[in-house]
Amino acid sequence: MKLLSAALTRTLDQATIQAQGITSLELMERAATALFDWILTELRPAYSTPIHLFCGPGNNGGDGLALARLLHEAGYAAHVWLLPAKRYSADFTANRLRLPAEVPCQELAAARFPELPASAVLIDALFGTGLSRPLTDLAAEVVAHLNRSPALRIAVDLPSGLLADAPQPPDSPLVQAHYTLCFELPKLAFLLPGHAAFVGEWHTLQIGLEQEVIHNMAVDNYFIEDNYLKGCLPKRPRFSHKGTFGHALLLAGSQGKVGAAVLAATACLRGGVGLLTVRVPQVGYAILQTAVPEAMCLPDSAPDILTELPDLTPYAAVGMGPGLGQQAASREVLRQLLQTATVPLVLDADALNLLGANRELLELLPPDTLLTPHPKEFERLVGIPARHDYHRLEQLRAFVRQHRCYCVLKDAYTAVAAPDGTLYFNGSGNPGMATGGSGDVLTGLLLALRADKRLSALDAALLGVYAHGRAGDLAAQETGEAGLIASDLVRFIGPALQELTASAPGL
Ligand SMILES: NC(=O)C1=CN([C@@H]2O[C@H](COP(=O)(O)OP(=O)(O)OC[C@H]3O[C@@H](n4cnc5c(N)ncnc54)[C@H](O)[C@@H]3O)[C@@H](O)[C@H]2O)[C@@H](O)CC1
Ligand SMILES: Nc1ncnc2c1ncn2[C@@H]1O[C@H](COP(=O)(O)OP(=O)(O)O)[C@@H](O)[C@H]1O
Ligand SMILES: [K+]
Repeated sequence: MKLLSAALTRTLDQATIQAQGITSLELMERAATALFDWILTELRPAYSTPIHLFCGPGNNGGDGLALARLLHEAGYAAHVWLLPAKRYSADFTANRLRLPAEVPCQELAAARFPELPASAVLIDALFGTGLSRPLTDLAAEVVAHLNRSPALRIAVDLPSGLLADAPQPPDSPLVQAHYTLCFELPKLAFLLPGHAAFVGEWHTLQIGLEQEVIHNMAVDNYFIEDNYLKGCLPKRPRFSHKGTFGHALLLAGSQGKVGAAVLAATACLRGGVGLLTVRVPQVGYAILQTAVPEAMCLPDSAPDILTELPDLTPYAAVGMGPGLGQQAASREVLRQLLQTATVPLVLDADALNLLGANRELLELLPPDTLLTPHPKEFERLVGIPARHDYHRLEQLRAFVRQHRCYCVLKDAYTAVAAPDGTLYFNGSGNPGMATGGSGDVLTGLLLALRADKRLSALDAALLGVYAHGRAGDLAAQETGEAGLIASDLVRFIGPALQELTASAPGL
């Protein structure tokens, strides 16, 4: 699904109103009804639970007022608190007038903040996408008051104070929501690590915005949700043979880090590769042949690190990096690989660190190379620390455009960047995957998908990243998050890929 800027969100509202022949007030009613339904089905508050709604002067406040009316009509104990302002939006005013007189409704003032006990539910409808600058004065004091309360905080559309798609000064007042309920599509701000403590758990509520208009909007950020890639992995043809799915070469492992090679190799095999050859130093030979009998092993002549690039002729794709180490001899193997490879490359871990430490090597990256850094590796690659999360995304776009490569920036919402600068944020995965070796598994899986000539570079990257997270979600159902280890991910790659496989026969 697309991630819309605040400006495009407003355009979409207007277009929906026109196309469907409804008023903006009716659209607001849909939004309030969706909030009401979610609160009733997910929170199931008791009729006696005090529900305090904090309403700002714009349409976010209007949503809050309409919700207060619906709650009251259903018998719940709604209390409205208004943030005084010079001007109020028309739909705010309309809903203020529609609020039944029995609903307590007071203006907030510095000396008059309500008691907010743990048993209460707080609805933050102060500001949404119309926020134009950081909150100050009374609004900032209200936010601090809400954040001090032990009660459950639910933000409407956005936690108040948070901009939907742009950075804000550090330490700006922001509501710390437990839940954020937004309309139709998530916001870019929800996917950035620095906002996790404010956004909490987010959900999108459908309010019937015009899909046709969304379809025609040009954006450069997408969110990969559950159904997006279903059927994108071609079914294996009945008469396929191991050559159909490519022969991959993996260059990995060094003294003390042969496990990384084992994890990447098993993930590559579970990713459906036809044949796999692994280049490890001597120290890894017996380990690999024992732990991964399905893979062929081509040991380096050196005892503990990689020093020689094998002949690349037989291979459909090459992966390099897991457990590699950063010795000069291994750097020269990387240089030779970049200079001679004519097939897709997947570079991870120490291959990326070597690129960062020897930036002239970046000029040798063959087009469409796939790099899989975590944020620290990415910082080493670009050489300049990101000032904030949005700056990192700009660095990412600039990097892929400059090097004509694909870059998977790994995080809770991993971003796959395509050479044109489009970003695809991945929604699968869980914190159980924050465990050593998870990245090695991703490298192996991506290597398998890049060796499969039926897939484009972009599809391979998106399928691999999504399936890796999905494998993590399936594994966590069995192991729990804390108990999840990287080899559990490997076990669930098959089921995760199966979910994405086309039902029609492949050719
Ligand atoms: N499709 C959608 O997403 C829908 C959105 N609706 C709601 O409409 C909201 C957007 O409404 P608005 O555009 O009226 O915007 P807001 O309600 O977010 O706020 C705009 C008001 O706040 C003032 N303001 C902005 N920054 C301020 C600051 N730092 N300090 C003090 N005042 C400030 C503005 O002058 C304006 O009066 C959404 O967030 C959502 O809650 C729904 O009503 C209908 C459907
Ligand atoms: N909180 C999280 N939610 C979702 N995915 C996560 C989370 N933490 C880590 N991951 C995923 O786990 C992998 C970790 O990779 P990496 O940091 O390279 O690990 P390692 O170097 O130990 O193999 C990445 O794919 C990342 O997206
Ligand atoms: K809000």
